[in-house]
Amino acid sequence: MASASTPTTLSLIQSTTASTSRTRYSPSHVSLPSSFKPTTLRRLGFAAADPLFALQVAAKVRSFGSSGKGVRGVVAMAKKSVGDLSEADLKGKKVFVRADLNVPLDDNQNITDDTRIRAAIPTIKYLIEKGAKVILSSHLGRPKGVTPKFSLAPLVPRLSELLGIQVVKAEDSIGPEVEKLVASLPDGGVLLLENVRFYKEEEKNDPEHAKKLASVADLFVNDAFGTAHRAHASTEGVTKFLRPSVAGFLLQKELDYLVGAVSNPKKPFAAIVGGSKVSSKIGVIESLLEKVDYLILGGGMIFTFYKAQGISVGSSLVEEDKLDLATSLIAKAKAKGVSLLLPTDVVIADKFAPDANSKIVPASSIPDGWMGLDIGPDSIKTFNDALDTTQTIIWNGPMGVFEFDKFAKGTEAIAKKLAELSGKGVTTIIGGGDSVAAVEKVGVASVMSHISTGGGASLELLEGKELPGVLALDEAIPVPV
Ligand SMILES: Nc1ncnc2c1ncn2[C@@H]1O[C@H](COP(=O)(O)OP(=O)(O)OP(=O)(O)O)[C@@H](O)[C@H]1O
Ligand SMILES: O=C(O)[C@H](O)COP(=O)(O)O
Repeated sequence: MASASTPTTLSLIQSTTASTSRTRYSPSHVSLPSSFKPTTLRRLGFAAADPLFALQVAAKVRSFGSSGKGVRGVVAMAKKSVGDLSEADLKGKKVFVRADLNVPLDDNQNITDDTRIRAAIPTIKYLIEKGAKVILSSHLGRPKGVTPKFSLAPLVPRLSELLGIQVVKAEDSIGPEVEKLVASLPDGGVLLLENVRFYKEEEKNDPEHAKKLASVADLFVNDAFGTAHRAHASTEGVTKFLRPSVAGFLLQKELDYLVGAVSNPKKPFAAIVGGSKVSSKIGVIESLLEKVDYLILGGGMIFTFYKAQGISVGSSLVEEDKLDLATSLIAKAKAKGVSLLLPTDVVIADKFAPDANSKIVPASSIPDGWMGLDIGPDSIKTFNDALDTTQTIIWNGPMGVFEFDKFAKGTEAIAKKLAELSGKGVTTIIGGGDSVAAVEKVGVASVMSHISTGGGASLELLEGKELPGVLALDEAIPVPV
């Protein structure tokens, strides 16, 4: 039985004015919008079941409209959390935990960034403390069959150190050896399975394979946010065989920020979108345009926007087939009253190299043969002035080729500005991928409100897509207060 606690991770399943019935997520820890009166909830069918439940759900409900008029969305389903499971639920139980321990390793198999391991620790520690037997699984890289360099073995020392116990490592993710090791696992012990992607059946979400993975466990905890956009055997398939299947603490936190804070932000709300190509960010930009007051663009994608406006861009990165799209995004921003800020000056280079000759020019004056590789100082100032007025900021994608020191200033300046504003109480969310690397490079990661551990998963969430690894989890059973 789940312990008596409130639902945490919530998903939206009902929409009264939205044109689609697509499931969306909504967060916990939110205040009740003024539009959510008990009568509203009754009309939507909550109070019919239990008035106390209705009020409890209401306290977790978030409106998707800011006008307060008309309920655009109602949270009606909560995902059960590992925190809802008490010692009585967990002691002596074999818990299959899927984490995303896909960390970078150097040529000597040393971990070069342990962020994802550290992020997985709270859930594992909670299970250890409650006396569960933890069967920990993850993928690493994209191996085709058994590939020694993608073994999870190099992760054991760091995991053991962070957990304060010796983690046992299996040579496989299914089979007799795993069964034997699970049988000898003490309460509070941790067994790390081998890379689940050594079997092709994992990515095919083969039901028989999922059954084998699940066969050694009693229940399932998914904490692999970075892989939650994949319907694989160890993320989605195993939920068909294990009950309860619940969300881990990391998964919850990611949803709370990337869906919660983004869906109902403290205003004004700014999105900063950069990176190489507009094509990879279309969905994110379109989705954020519905919510933000400012949309700040940087990175390689800006040149497609300039060219769409008839500005010559030299040999900068341009996606010729996305010129119409850029024009329509500019029009959409205008129609929605969103301030779309494009850089006014750029740092240009005579070749794509760290030692290229460079100069700063107005964005409208890029000479032939030169390419824009960073935003310029005037743009940094304009962007910073706009950011100074905001209360919530989400950032996805670097402002320039930050891997080359000469062209890293724009990205570093934005990272520093977000760190400064974070210190003043602004909610700052870094949406995964290269922007996280940039924030870490500047050394300000620890002060941000949230740094996502997911690249593709965070992009999909920001686009408003459903994540199969989340959808498959149990709904919370709310307990009347
Ligand atoms: N002006 C530019 N010209 C060419 N490339 C650029 C420019 N500005 C940034 N980039 C490149 O964009 C890349 C990051 O783009 P990407 O779209 O992958 O960003 P991301 O969303 O942060 O990362 P991920 O895809 O891992 O989530 C960086 O390698 C950077 O060098
Ligand atoms: O690094 C990631 O984004 C996740 O671990 C998912 O990896 P994948 O893109 O290989 O599925």
